[in-house]
Amino acid sequence: MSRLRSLDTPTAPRHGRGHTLPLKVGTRGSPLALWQTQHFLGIISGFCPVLRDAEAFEEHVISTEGDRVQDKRLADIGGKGLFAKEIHEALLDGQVDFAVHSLKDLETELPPGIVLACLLKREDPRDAIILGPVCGAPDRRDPLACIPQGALIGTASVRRQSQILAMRPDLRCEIIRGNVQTRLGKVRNGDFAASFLALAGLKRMGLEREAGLLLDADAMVPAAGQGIVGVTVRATDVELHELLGAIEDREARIVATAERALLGALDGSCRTPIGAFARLRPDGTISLTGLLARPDGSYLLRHTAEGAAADAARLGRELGDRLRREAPADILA
Ligand SMILES: NCc1[nH]cc(CCC(=O)O)c1CC(=O)O
Repeated sequence: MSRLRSLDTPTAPRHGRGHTLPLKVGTRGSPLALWQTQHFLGIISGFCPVLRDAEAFEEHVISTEGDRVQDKRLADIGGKGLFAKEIHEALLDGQVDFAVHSLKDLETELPPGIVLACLLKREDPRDAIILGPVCGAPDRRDPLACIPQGALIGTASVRRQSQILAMRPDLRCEIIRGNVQTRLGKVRNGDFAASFLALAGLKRMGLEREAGLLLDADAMVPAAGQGIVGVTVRATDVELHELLGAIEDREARIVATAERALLGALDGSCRTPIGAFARLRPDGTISLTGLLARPDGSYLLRHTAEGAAADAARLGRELGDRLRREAPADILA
């Protein structure tokens, strides 16, 4: 059995026993989750020669509550981290050595003993609208006008619901669930006039052509971490933590830190529409936009703050605090 030697140095004892291969990777079983896991394994094995072997990894598909509950709005089953609990448990039990997540599905406060060791380069963070047969071709000057008056929009996201209803109060929103492919099918067969999907997921599935309309991040503020893949490990696993840290994308870490600090400061439930989107500029400053809204779109509060990349966490916290202070009492009740 070969060992993970890439980090064996004279100081090796601080890495603990060292891992033997295969490394066990935890993932959800949706096509998108499996794609993201393979993508990550490709990156890590490109960096670490000993992991290029076909048998270097063992994939463990873990079903989460979020995968099993297909009918209710996620908010109503009440959990944060609904897509990760079972995966965190497998990590802490030693059934897996690391786990690959969509960062936006990962709660801001991870359980004790688990750390986010690696973030991959962000895919396009925008939301796409999937247009069904009842929608006409979008017009450049007024793209949303192609959705018929009063049409039914499928979304399980109060963030998307609040923002689309603020732009088009005549529309109705109902819950659509299922993986990317299932949702596309429900729009195609007319269950919904249109729906939303993250462009990142569509691109990764080779389904970018299904994006009928792309919404600018200013018009539809994305979720914190949207488009970023994150990898968790046990906090005690210094060896894997260091290896993962070496391949992470610096920009993704900075923007995710700001966005997740904003989300954490608001401490909303998943019933609270919250958006958070940061950009890193060439001069090393970041611009962070936060959105807090009422689910019916009757109130939207949006602010943008700027600061140094090194202050990403503080910038996010302060902008979150500002949104909280300014919002009407019912929104974070
Ligand atoms: N909540 C489900 C989920 N988690 C991550 C993505 C897409 C990929 C990403 O945002 O990184 C999706 C689907 C969607 O929101 O359309």
